[in-house]
Parts: sequence; C-alpha cells; structure tokens
Amino acid sequence: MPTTDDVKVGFIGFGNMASAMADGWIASGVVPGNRLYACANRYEALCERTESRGMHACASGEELVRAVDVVVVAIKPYLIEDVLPELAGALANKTIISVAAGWDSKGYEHILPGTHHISTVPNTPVAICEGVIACERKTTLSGEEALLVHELLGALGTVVEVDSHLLSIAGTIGGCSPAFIAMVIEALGDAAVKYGIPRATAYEMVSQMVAGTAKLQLATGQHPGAMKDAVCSPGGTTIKGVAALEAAGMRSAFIKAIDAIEG
Ligand SMILES: NC(=O)C1=CN([C@@H]2O[C@H](COP(=O)(O)OP(=O)(O)OC[C@H]3O[C@@H](n4cnc5c(N)ncnc54)[C@H](O)[C@@H]3O)[C@@H](O)[C@H]2O)C=CC1
Ligand SMILES: O=C(O)[C@@H]1CCC=N1
Repeated sequence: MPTTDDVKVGFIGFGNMASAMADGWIASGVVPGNRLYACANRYEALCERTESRGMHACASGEELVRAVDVVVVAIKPYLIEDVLPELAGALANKTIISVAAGWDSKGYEHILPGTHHISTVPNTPVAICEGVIACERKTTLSGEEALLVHELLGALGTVVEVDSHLLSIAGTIGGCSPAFIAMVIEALGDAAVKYGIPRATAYEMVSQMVAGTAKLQLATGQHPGAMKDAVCSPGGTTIKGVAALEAAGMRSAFIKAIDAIEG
C-alpha cells in the first residue's frame, strides 16, 4: 500500500479543478509534480499544462491508470458514463477519487461495481491549500486507502465528511460559491473604482477584506450577525449600506442561487 511518501496520483481530465488540486499538492509538498500524472482529450494542450508543473502527460486513460496508485476523476460529469467503463479493468485495483458534481457512491457502484471509490466535491481554493472538500462518508475504500485519501485531501484544505443525501448541497456550498464570492469581490471592486480607487488596489483591498472577515469568523466562531452588528455604529455609515442591501434582496438572492442549483 503506498503512502504519501511514494504515492503516484493521476488525473483523468486536467482542467480547472484537476490543475487546482495538482497545484495544491505541489505547493504543500505532499505530492511533488514528478509523482503527478494526467490525461485529457487534447494532448498538446495537456503537455503545456503538465510540463510547467513538472508532471507527466499520458496519451490515454489506460496509460494513466496503469502508471498510478490513485486516480482522480476530473472530467465533466456527463462524460463519466462514456469514459470510465472502458477503463474498468485497469481501475479494478486502484483507489478512485471522484471530484465530479452529482456522482455519489451509488452512481459509481452502478458503472464500476466492486471498485474502490470515494465521491468528493472540492473547490478551486485547493490550489493554495485553502479549499473545502466535501466527501461522502459512504465509500468502498479499504481502511488504509481511506487514511491515505484523507491525508491527500487534508493537504488541500478542510475536509468535510457528509452523509450521502448531503453531498450535493455540501458540494454546491463549497464548490460553486467561490464563483459567487468572486462576483462579490468584482462588484465591490467596481464600486471602489467608481469612487476613484485604481482597480488593482480595489481588488487587493476587497479580497483581503473578504479573507480577513472569513478568518475572523473562523478564529472566533462568532455569529455572522454579531460580526455585522459590530461594524454598524448607531446612526453610522455601514447601516445605510446594510439597509440598501436588504432592499435589493441580497439574502434571498444568495438563497435563490443555491435553489437554482439544488432545486
Ligand atoms: N471547476 C470547479 O470549480 C469544480 C469542478 N468540479 C468538478 O470537476 C470536474 C471537472 O470540471 P472542470 O475542471 O471545471 O472542467 P474543465 O472543462 O476545466 O476540465 C475538464 C477536463 O476534462 C478533459 N477531458 C474531456 N474529455 C475527456 C476524455 N474523454 N478523457 C479525458 N479527459 C477529458 C478536458 O480536456 C479537460 O482537461 C467536473 O466533474 C466538475 O463537476 C467540482 C468542484 C469544483
Ligand atoms: O459548475 C460546475 O458544474 C462545477 C461543479 C461544482 C463547481 N463547479
């Protein structure tokens, strides 16, 4: 059984999510580039993305699976049923980590019965080891494999284990919300630019403010409402902005965004 000292990890599909995971493993030192492998549908483009990271590019899924111990399934969810069954033989003795939204343990048992798999949904901040990785509690991994996978994923951020019926919403909150928060950063950046702050300075300020607010909540465990109240002086400036956000339906807009995905 491999350990993090010698494990070889391969990505089937090497787009945004897979490359973020590779960057996190390389940055953390947990899996160096020379133990990371990838295959994708456009080999030339793949080589550019792997070479810059010191990784191996494989010409086919078969070649990739044979080379590694742990296989990360990082293609679009609708491709999984086409791509994986052809690799079933080679995957039989491998540890499979799925990152595809909507693919739980039951789905994998259907297309790859008897294989060793775990279903997860990470997010793009894994690239700097600040991710959230939702993991289905139900897996078909052995105890040793589960320990290795948790060590690998733990290097990328906070691992949150959930029951099967919560994997979808946990994946949505962790996996999709970076897009929403990036929109918030862009919007506040636009507002800063409107009042004369240069764009680069605006994004630096806004992103640090978002990171600092989130870190404060994590460090203190404060209720977010109490954190908001602490900024709103009576008759002050912030409460005017809070009232404007409420009038614009900010809270229901976020809840509707989640409903649009989960509903
Ligand atoms: N982008 C994100 O923030 C997140 C993505 N995910 C999941 O990650 C998976 C990949 O998503 P993205 O990286 O965003 O997509 P992407 O479009 O950036 O990457 C997809 C990759 O799959 C490759 N590919 C296409 N057909 C292939 C085939 N037949 N064999 C091998 N490789 C093939 C493409 O060349 C590309 O490298 C999806 O299942 C998605 O649900 C999960 C959480 C967050
Ligand atoms: O938008 C998507 O389909 C993927 C799944 C989670 C985040 N991004």
